[in-house]
Amino acid sequence: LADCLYFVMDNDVFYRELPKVELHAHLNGSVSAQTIEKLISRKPHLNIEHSMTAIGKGQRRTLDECFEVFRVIHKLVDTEEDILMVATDVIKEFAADGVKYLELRSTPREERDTGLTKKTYIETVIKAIQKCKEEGADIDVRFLVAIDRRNGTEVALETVNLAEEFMLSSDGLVVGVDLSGDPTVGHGKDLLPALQKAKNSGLKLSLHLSEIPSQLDESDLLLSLPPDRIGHGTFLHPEVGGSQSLVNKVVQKKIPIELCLTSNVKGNTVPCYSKHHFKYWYELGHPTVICTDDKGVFCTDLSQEYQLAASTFGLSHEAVWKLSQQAIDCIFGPEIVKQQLQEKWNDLHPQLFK
Ligand SMILES: CNc1ncnc2c1ncn2[C@@H]1O[C@H](COP(=O)(O)O)[C@@H](O)[C@H]1O
Ligand SMILES: [Zn+2]
Repeated sequence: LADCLYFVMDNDVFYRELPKVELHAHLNGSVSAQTIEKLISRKPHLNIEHSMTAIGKGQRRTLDECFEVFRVIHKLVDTEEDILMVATDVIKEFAADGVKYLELRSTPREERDTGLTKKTYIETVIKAIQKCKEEGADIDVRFLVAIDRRNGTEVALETVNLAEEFMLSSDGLVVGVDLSGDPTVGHGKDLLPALQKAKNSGLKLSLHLSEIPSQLDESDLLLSLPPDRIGHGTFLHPEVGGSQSLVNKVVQKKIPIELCLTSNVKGNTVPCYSKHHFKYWYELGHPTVICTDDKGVFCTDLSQEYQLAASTFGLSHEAVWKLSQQAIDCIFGPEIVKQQLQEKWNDLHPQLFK
């Protein structure tokens, strides 16, 4: 029994010490329980309880209900001070979980919701990134400015213009644009011009694609850009109502897919861990990156997501290592950062496989 316990502990430590790359993390979905408590005590009048901002172990919600959770969190995070604290806490939590490179994404909200202009919103997140760097956190953080698909063409264009500005003025911190938001609202065709403009100006694109069924036309249209990475892609493959031609496009263009197991299970877009589309893409040998999506809302962290993938699909420690190392090739940061990360991985390898 002692041996057995030792093995479990050891296994846990492996995933925590595994150097990791996180490429799909929404800022306000990543707020931890501790930070939520701090926010609640700042705003007792809102009568918000932690149970309203997170989906616990064994619980599941519809995607609709998940978006209701974001509305609650947005009420709690609505000043410059809040955003700075939330971003700082989230970055430090990822660092403590062994994440060496993080691409954080967040949607600059309307001024009436935060009292901040979209520009100040972005500046505040950048300030948090710089602060963590100054304090010596062992993590390289970049920012993707998010477009909420619900807000349509004009807002998307405004967001892209800001992202372009910051790409040039943020010392390389702003590297791309994300398309997210409630997938049942709006259509990709209205956002295509903005996304095309972003791409032309050198911003990288990570797009939520086929997160729900019956979006074949939209996915086909958005794949024509093409995006630099895909978020979820849950319903792209034919076994779940997607199509072979969509899969072929993704494979031919070698577009990496960001996969978030717990998010999809708790948000009810996949029936269970073992039926997650990780299996489909992994067996194809396609570049896949394990991510958290919303570690606060879904009560997880990246170590746990790697561990879940490994235990569900029978991956050896070597296979898990390879998965985390291959994620380096999928980052939007520059080549020099990829090299630095490769070196870091090489330095840490003996420690994990002694
Ligand atoms: C669960 N699957 C998902 N699908 C689509 N969009 C999601 C999402 N999870 C989060 N977001 C997007 O991220 C926002 C919260 O973070 P920020 O305020 O931007 O930092 C949500 O309002 C939604 O637009
Ligand atoms: Zn997402």
